[in-house]
Amino acid sequence: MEDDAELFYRQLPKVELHAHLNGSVSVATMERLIARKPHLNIDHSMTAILKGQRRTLDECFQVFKVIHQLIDTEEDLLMVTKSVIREFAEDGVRYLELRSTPRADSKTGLTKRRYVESIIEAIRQCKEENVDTEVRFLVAVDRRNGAEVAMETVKLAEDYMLASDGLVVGVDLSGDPNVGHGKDFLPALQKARNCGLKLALHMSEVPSQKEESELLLTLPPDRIGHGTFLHPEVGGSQSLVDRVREKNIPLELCLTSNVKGQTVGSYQKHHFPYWYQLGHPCVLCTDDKGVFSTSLSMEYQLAAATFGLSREAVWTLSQQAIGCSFATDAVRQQLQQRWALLLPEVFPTSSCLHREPTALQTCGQGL
Ligand SMILES: CC(C)=CCNc1ncnc2c1ncn2[C@@H]1O[C@H](COP(=O)(O)O)[C@@H](O)[C@H]1O
Ligand SMILES: [Zn+2]
Repeated sequence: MEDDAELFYRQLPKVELHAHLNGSVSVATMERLIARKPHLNIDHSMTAILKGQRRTLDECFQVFKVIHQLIDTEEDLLMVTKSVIREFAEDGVRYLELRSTPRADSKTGLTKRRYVESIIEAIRQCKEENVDTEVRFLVAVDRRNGAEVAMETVKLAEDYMLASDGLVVGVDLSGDPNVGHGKDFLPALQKARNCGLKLALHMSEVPSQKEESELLLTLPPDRIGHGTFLHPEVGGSQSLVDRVREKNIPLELCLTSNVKGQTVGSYQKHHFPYWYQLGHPCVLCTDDKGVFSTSLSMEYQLAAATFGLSREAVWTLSQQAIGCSFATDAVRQQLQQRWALLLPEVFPTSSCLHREPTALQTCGQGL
């Protein structure tokens, strides 16, 4: 049975800005895929990291290889995207930015264009079926594939930005942070920027990316994924922090992902409080809800429990995420109105409001 806290976090309207499509596939959907492809001999332990388990970053990236084998047709993509969107909506996510790396597969005839089109079609179908969340799509550049593919991917993103009625809004840079160097992707990312695509870049996910982060900040990105090793206490630098703050670049923070992927030693050691205390825009996200067996409600609950956030502070955090999205001003305004309407539902009686400021709130910038 759902307890009061779980209900609060699920009812809380939320914005998800950092979700990799193939990493977000639930166990239930995996079961359907596994049943469709029994010859692959894949079982659940190969597609998700359960509660209490951890893996090295390398092992985590192996998981994606397995998942990609299961999702290799247009039909799979349509089914998977629709299920992921529905699950986020059921978890109270009212605005969702999904990201995914276009893949081609000669065995099934899947092309990168059909890959993107299948995702756009799934978003459209969910809208027609009145699934209660507004969805946008970021086309992902996988660092592993090098500069040339990055440029092709950006061109694809540009085409679909113009041909998707505003559903494609940006480009992501992701993939194994130990592979490749950001400088190789600068021309492609610059091109994306120049044609009006927003940039959400994974940065400083591992300690060795300091120089790369300095370079990527010259673009600058519109949002930063993780930014785990930006600050001086963990080997980053004050100048990196200063630049991120000057440009007010929001951080997408994924607690469970970082702890399970072992780039952060424990929840208490996560960099969320470092940035939150500075009053810097921080958005809680799931990263890969399927792989890391989490949900956005769970991430909010985890952050609140670990860092002593009041329910009011949690509300403000979720509302502030609207302003960090890549939605148009009109959509942001609609979301703000939606939040205002939902406030009495989430806080039915004033006794539910926890008014004493926590240590973090007093340090924070009115959060
Ligand atoms: C392994 C680990 C700790 C993951 C969390 N941190 C991540 N860091 C960088 N890229 C990622 C991460 N999680 C997912 N991705 C990217 O998203 C892809 C899966 O989603 P998709 O196929 O693009 O739809 C992966 O192949 C990888 O390129
Ligand atoms: Zn990510």
